[in-house]
Amino acid sequence: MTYAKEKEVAIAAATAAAKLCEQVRADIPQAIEKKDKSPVTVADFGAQAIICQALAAAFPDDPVVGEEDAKELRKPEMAETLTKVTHYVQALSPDATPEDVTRWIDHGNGQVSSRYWTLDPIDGTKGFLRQDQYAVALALVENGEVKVGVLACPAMPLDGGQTGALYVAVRGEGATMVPLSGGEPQRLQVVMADDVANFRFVESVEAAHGDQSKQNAIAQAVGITTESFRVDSQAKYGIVASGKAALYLRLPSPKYPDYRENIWDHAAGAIVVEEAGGRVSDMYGQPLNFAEGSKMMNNRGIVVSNGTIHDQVIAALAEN
Ligand SMILES: Nc1ncnc2c1ncn2[C@@H]1O[C@H](COP(=O)(O)OS(=O)(=O)O)[C@@H](OP(=O)(O)O)[C@H]1O
Ligand SMILES: [Mg+2]
Repeated sequence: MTYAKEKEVAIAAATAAAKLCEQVRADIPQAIEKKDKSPVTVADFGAQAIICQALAAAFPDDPVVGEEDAKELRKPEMAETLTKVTHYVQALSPDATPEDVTRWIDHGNGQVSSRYWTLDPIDGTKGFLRQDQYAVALALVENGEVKVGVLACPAMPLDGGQTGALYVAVRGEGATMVPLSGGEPQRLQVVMADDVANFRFVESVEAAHGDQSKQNAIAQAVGITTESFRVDSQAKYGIVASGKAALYLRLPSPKYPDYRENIWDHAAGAIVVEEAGGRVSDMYGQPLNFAEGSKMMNNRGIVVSNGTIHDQVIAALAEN
């Protein structure tokens, strides 16, 4: 199976969604608070609508497991917000009505099954609001294995001065980066052990999404002496896949010991790093489980590496 159509549809949908997000960001979006107190914006809803519209048309039988739902948007007090979302969606899909928009968002509330897509329309919403890094993350999973992953990172600085990266991976075919503004795909390769300048580690901007003191201790234990750099969203996976860091650590926050990771926060990034030659596991070295449900109940913490240091990182975690 080559996944040629899946790859093409995913690239087009994520690129369109990234365009919508950048348009919203240029207009300075307001944060809306979700029930779990995390922020959401009209761009999160619009990006999920645009991507689900494309997936429903191309692969009508595939469920989509996405982060957002339209329940709140349908409430009368949210009418103005829904109008705004529809306005941004219409820039890409001129005939879209508010009913279409909520229906497309609903399409993203499917269940994990033997073949499904998982979508984070804006990963790193806090970074998005800060005018910093964020990612549109879309992945196809079959029998628990990620087969296709696309990560659009509109704020990623590129060598040569451009901004905006699209990371793409298909299982067994390698990973590439294409500038979001267009151009030739460049093959991605994780950092080699002798590349001292890039032997760094990345972690979340939000301290509450990890355990920064332990993350630092583990990085030091495997010989990374420079300070971490902090980046929002799955852009961190893109950075490791591009050989600009050797390690991304996300260890359970002492403040939220019961937190479980969402599949859409990792599926697309994980295949991009693996296909660039790296490794991804939980903090015990276990593979990430994309087969059970939207939360990875049996995984704790995330370790993403260039591969050469992976076992050493897992050993250091077992000792600390
Ligand atoms: N307590 C806790 N622990 C770990 N992870 C958490 C936690 N709370 C939230 N989240 C999820 O983190 C997603 C944001 O990713 P990052 O932490 O990499 O980016 S950031 O630093 O928050 O910008 C963010 O994704 P989005 O909601 O899509 O932005 C959340 O799903
Ligand atoms: Mg997310």
